[in-house]
Amino acid sequence: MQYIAEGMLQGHMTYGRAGDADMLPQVVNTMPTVPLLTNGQMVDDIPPEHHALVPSFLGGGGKRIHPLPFSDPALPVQPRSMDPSKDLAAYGYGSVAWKERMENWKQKQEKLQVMNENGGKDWDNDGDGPDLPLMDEARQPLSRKLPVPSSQINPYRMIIIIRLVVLGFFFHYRVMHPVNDAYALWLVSVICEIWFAISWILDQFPKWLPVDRETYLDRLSLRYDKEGQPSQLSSVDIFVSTVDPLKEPPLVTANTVLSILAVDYPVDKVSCYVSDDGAAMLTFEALSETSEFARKWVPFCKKFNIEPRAPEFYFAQKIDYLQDKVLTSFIKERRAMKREYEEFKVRINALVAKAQKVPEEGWTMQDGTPWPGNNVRDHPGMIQVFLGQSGGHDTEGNELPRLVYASREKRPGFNHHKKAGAMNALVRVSAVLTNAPYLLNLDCDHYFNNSKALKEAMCFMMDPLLGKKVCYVQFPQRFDGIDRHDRYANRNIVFFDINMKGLDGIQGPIYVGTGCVFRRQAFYGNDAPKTKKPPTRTCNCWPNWCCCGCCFSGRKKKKTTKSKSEKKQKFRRLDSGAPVFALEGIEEGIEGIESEKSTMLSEKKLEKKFGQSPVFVASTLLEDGGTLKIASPASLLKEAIHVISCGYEDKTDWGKEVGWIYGSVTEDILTGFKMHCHGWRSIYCIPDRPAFKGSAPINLSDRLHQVLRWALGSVEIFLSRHCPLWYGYGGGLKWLERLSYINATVYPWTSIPLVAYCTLPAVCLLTGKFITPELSNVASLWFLSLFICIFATSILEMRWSGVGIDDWWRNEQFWVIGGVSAHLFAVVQGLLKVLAGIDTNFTVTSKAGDDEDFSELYAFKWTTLLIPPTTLLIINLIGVVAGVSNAINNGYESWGPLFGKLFFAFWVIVHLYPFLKGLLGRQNRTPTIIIVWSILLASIFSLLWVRVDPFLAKSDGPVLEECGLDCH
Ligand SMILES: O=c1ccn([C@@H]2O[C@H](COP(=O)(O)OP(=O)(O)O[C@H]3O[C@H](CO)[C@@H](O)[C@H](O)[C@H]3O)[C@@H](O)[C@H]2O)c(=O)[nH]1
Ligand SMILES: [Mn+2]
Repeated sequence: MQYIAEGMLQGHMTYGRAGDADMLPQVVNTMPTVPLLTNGQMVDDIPPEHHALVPSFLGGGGKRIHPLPFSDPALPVQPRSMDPSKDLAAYGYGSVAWKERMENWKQKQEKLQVMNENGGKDWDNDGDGPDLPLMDEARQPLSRKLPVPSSQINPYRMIIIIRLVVLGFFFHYRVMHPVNDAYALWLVSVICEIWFAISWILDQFPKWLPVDRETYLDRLSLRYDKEGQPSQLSSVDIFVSTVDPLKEPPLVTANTVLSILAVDYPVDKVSCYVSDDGAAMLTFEALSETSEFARKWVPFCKKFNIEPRAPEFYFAQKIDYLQDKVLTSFIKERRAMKREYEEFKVRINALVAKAQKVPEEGWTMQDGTPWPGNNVRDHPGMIQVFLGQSGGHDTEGNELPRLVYASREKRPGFNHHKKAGAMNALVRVSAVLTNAPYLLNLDCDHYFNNSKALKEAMCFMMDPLLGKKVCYVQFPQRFDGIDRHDRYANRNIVFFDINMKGLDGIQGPIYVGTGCVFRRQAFYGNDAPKTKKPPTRTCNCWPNWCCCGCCFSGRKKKKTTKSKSEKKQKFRRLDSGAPVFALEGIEEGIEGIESEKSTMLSEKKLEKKFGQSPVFVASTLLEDGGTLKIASPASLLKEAIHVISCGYEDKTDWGKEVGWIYGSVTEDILTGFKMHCHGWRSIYCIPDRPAFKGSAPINLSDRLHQVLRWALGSVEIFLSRHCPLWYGYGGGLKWLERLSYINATVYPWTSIPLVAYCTLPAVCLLTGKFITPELSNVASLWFLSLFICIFATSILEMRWSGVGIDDWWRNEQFWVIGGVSAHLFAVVQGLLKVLAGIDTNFTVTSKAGDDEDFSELYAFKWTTLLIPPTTLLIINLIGVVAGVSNAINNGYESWGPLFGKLFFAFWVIVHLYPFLKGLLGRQNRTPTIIIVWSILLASIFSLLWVRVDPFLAKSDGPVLEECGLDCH
């Protein structure tokens, strides 16, 4: 084991490079420039002027490549000026005349917006109104909303209404015509059908107003990113979450990080924070390697403008060398880079191999001290800054984005709140270190497939007219490495291309956990800005307690009668033309207190809300981001360690009102929901080239477990105080948006009627009874019209969305498969959690490494989740056999009634077909345990029907003759 630890050490020594020292003459530290790993105790030792003294486990001098982050007097992070005139300069034109024109234009825009709002319209009825076409290119809107053509959407809406009406008649018939000799059968089926109808309504109506969007990146650069001038684009802090290096291979994370570092955005405005919830030395070492490789990779990407900028996926694509455009220099450099990447991979894989067996005494760092994260459940917080301004230069001498490793403190007895907790820790660390006004969060497997994705998001966020109300810009999740037929509907196309577009027309897409650019302020529990008013007072002061106070008193004097919502906005921070943020939560309990006291009070309240970190609390008041210049790097790092400590969130609003919201394993839905309740709107952005790509579990068991976790999260929300049925009335949540959140949280419950409904055809076939009485002509008309309507809505939906029939059908199938397995278990587990307090854990989905050929697709893992669908399949198959053989025996007349039942049974079997394929696997072998269990359950059920037969009237003849099992 000592050998392994030393091997690790060796690894580092060998790739320490001599050349780097010459490459980076500008590294001015006199202290050995080694990685700076800090945890609580270490940071205490930093003399403020010699922060480079921080001991590193990589040993002195081994690496000369990680200059310290905050050692340069030209600080990487600079506070944004609060001076309004400076803000104007943000438009990139300095002259006075320009300023005036700009001011005029802004006023005009504001007027226009007020007009729009008075007209009761949504803010994003784009500003290209009648008097605006005169504007020049740079002042035109950065994006445009494209409604679906009315020729496509109107027939769709019409058929929805018709379907609703037909449904009414259908239920009228169903309820009024019970089946006398199989009352229970009829009752169960009608209840199920009513539930299905309700869930259809929940799913359907949020799709009433789908929109597409178009962005204008060229206008964005004209406005904020003119060549030859310092870029005025806003900074972005990018979060990557990882937890288990075995399930989430370091190479996958490395590719994500590389794609971030190479993103097409001003380097000084990008910082990448990696959260390691597994406190794994492997992740840390891999990241260190990655930061090294980035020095070569990033300039290569930028020089040749390649896509995607994750090397694994870039080199996996074929390029056509015969194309005349391909430069010989490019071919040469590409080949060299490919070799470099292969070497990089070898190094990463060597680290992984070494990490397989943990030495008995745990991992040891190079200086002999144990790795602080040896006990995953009990370790201090750790922060390491790789790259960064004063030394993070690439091989061409250009700056690189900051790269920060953070592993929050873990102690037994604390609830860590899984991914949500990890994200909140990063929100605070990044606020202390860089405080960019925007955040992007990515799962460790979701890399930038489109290096312009950040700019796409900025087309919405930085639009002076449209952006202020936007809490986040969500990109669709797209995937690599999924089998061609997408057997288990991993790509979720229907959700991403139909439902989310629909929501975008209402209040915005729901947040799906990754690939989402946020406004930092939206995490601080603030309401969305309401109407825009000219600023009454400007703040240049720092810190802002006083500002809050004076703005507060200023407002208070002017207005005496206030609407309820306005009362909530007592504390305001105003600056040039910026929105007015209400610091919600502060107002409670101090309704009548006058302004003088409020300064002190607000300070207290803010600490109660955000926790005991003056630096963090102060940062929350900086809408435009930026950090304090006066703080020394060492003290900032110390503060960063403080804000990721276990107890930090105690008795604060973190996870309740602030940050990612706790209480559900699908923290994403909950977090987005809260923001929408605060009146924010979100944007769905689908660039032509998919912005991010990730991996998905492609074998049946992993997929079902993923779906189980999602459904469980929804059940948790449904049973919590945040249930969208009851929560957040009177806030800013629009009712159609609410409907879709209700849909997103109640859908697992549909599994109960679904299982019942899938059992019915088998019961019908075995008992010879049916869920309806014999149909009259009128009745059959209603049945038929309903089928036609269902068919027509689907067709029209596919037409406006561009979703193919195969994707649509997969989605239907998986709705049934997931419904009768994962969703059902989720409901049970969710109830257990609420009733018995058994906590649920976050089972991380394994991400495919670099092994291909879909071996995973056929991998079979036994899981209890497989039992219900297998049972349903078997009893329906038995039913079909029984029914048919019965009809053969009973002659011609019995085929008529049989048809309905067979159709019903086929409906179930066809939906479960991908499941059946997954069950059989590649070798066409199903583990005996499944067969045994399922046959057991199926025969128990069949026998039960034969013996008890609750759906048959008691007066009926001998059961055996009817069941069809005992064919004479
Ligand atoms: O304690 C934890 C558990 C998970 N994660 C991270 O959470 C992410 C998502 O996990 P994954 O297993 O890939 O879940 P998926 O089902 O693929 O993820 C979808 O669903 C999740 C909600 O269940 C969202 O959080 C994800 O963003 C979304 O992609 C990964 O980066 C993990 O590293 C942590 O950081 N800490
Ligand atoms: Mn994932």
